[in-house]
Amino acid sequence: MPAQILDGKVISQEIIQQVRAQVDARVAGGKRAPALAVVLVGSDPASQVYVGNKKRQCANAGITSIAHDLPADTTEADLIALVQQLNADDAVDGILVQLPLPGHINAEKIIELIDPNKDVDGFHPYNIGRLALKMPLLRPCTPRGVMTLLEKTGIDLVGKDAVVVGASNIVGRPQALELLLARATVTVCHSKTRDLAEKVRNADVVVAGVGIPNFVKGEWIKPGAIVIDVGINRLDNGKLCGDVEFEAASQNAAWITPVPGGVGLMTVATLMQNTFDAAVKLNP
Ligand SMILES: Nc1nc2c(c(=O)[nH]1)N[C@@H](CN(C=O)c1ccc(C(=O)N[C@@H](CCC(=O)O)C(=O)O)cc1)CN2
Ligand SMILES: [Mg+2]
Repeated sequence: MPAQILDGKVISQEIIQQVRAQVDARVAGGKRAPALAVVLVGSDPASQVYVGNKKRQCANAGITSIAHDLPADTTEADLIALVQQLNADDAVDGILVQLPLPGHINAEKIIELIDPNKDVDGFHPYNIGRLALKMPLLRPCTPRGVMTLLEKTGIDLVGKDAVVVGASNIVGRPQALELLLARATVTVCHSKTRDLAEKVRNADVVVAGVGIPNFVKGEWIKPGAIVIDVGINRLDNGKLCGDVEFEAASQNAAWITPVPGGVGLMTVATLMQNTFDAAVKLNP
């Protein structure tokens, strides 16, 4: 039997409606709507799509989005000044700086400058540290979105063997921390991992986030495994494809996320949750 689909479209909409209800209740109670500053530097086409989706879902969730579209030649000093201004602005609850940034800007420096209480991406070392110490506050959107997708589908992770393919700061590392928090046994694989196929073959749960189309082969997937594909790769024909061979993996897996329509949508929905959470914490 082919795998069942972990439906990011349906579950992300559920989350956004949930946030909408929370926002409406907050506004009915006399508070202003949560506000998210969305900072985009340059005109990378994929980033423009993602930022566009974020602004659209803000509108659906009742969150005010404040766009800061900056030219590609914006200096690091100018971006620092903007982040400092947003940190100090009481009308802003969340700050999102879309990645990647142009090469002349030090992304780590910018992330570290964001007030951790407004760090709705959850990338600040303070927030990653809290996640590592089992005291999460603002959690990175993609890994938290993956956990929500699994929870809402009723998939229990306790004691499962999970393999994360990719060790990036945005996906692999925080995903490993999230899975550990859910009491899975976690292996993180990266470019120097020996015999990746063997590692994946033993996994009950596979999360792929390497950014290489069809990198994880369908025949590696253990029968009955859960496959989470975080990759969003744009092919020359304009189509999107994940990091996992979808058709072949579907023959073995019990559950699988599609691309598009899977984790990407959960990332955006989780950003709405994080922005609401930040607003409540800043102004209870
Ligand atoms: N500041 C951040 N930058 C980046 C993050 C992040 O979480 N914060 N993650 C990725 C990209 N990402 C978020 O910005 C993202 C990826 C995918 C989607 C999405 O809507 N995907 C759709 C397809 C959209 C399309 O047509 O291309 C889907 O999967 O169905 C939204 C956001 C890097 N940067
Ligand atoms: Mg850089």
